[in-house]
Amino acid sequence: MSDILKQCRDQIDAIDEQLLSLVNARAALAREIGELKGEGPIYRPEREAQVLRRLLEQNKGPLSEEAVTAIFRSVMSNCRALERELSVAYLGPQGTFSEEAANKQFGGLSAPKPCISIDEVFRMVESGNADYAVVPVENSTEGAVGRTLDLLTTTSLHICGEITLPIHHCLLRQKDATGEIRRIYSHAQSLGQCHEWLNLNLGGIERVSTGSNAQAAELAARDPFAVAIAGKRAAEIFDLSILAENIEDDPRNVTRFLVLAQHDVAPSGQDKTSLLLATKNVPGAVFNLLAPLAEHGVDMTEFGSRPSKLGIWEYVFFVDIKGHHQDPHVAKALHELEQRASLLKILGSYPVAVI
Ligand SMILES: C=C(O[C@@H]1C=C(C(=O)O)C=C[C@H]1O)C(=O)O
Repeated sequence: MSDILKQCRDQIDAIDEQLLSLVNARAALAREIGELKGEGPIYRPEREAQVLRRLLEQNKGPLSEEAVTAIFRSVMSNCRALERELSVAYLGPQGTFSEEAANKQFGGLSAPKPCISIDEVFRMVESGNADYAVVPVENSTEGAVGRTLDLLTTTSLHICGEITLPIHHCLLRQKDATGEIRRIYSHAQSLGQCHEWLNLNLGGIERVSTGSNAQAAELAARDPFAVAIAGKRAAEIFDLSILAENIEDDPRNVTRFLVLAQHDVAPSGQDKTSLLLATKNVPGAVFNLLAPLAEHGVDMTEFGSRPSKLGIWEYVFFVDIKGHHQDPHVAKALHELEQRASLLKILGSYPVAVI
């Protein structure tokens, strides 16, 4: 070994010793905080967002922002686990993008609860069988996830976080299969996100929609005439070969997920609030309904509608605004909005996703 290599490794060993005692000192403090919190929630998304934002401001590299957040999310996850283990429900099985999103947000999952449907994910937390739920809410190519929006209208859960996850799809197949391809399995959302690529490369082959991408990979692993569209992680889990990578039509393809819990979240300084609104079906109603937002300088970041299911051509509106419902200008705007709306439900205020 060259002298320089040895010197560098000796320095790394010395730094590792310092890191070890520092992370243990941090963990001891987190455990103490856990005792101070008593019966309150262990997981504080607003505090974790503040920790990450502060570190990103100070980061001088060479580690990237993604690397720094991944490292510190894992550190916080391990500190949190000393307070109490948290269970997280998401759309399974193993290998889904929901699992990846949950992993990203919580810095690893100590008690994962994969569920067979989005309905089941909500139910797990509503019934107290899991602490948190992670559900997809919209994709940049395919738009809203209708089932999640419908369940948000009736749930008692609060949105306590958002996660943005870049989505890259692969075409997967059994490792030794060579014959013709007769079927393409994937979740309907993913088939939509790869629509153009499929028309161009596998046009005319039957597309079969499945409950999740991971389920598609599992089916393809048993069927020599099938391929699946899923992520790289599913290829590893089901031992499939990757025939093509990044087959999504838009390379910026990203899915936004929500974190749901039975508790509310305090302001982090950079928050979003999601609202469910309804109004009478008369000319100018939506314009009038939203006027208090403009009057109090509240930015609207998202506006979507969904059939209300109470009458034909009746809609409810999903609106995201900047700020926390406790911020004074937001509180004023919401108070006025409530006077005008036939329905106002604050779905939750939560920290804006940290990369
Ligand atoms: C230590 C705490 O508990 C948890 C762990 C955190 C951390 O490791 O920094 C931050 C917030 C909480 O999710 C705390 O509330 O400060």
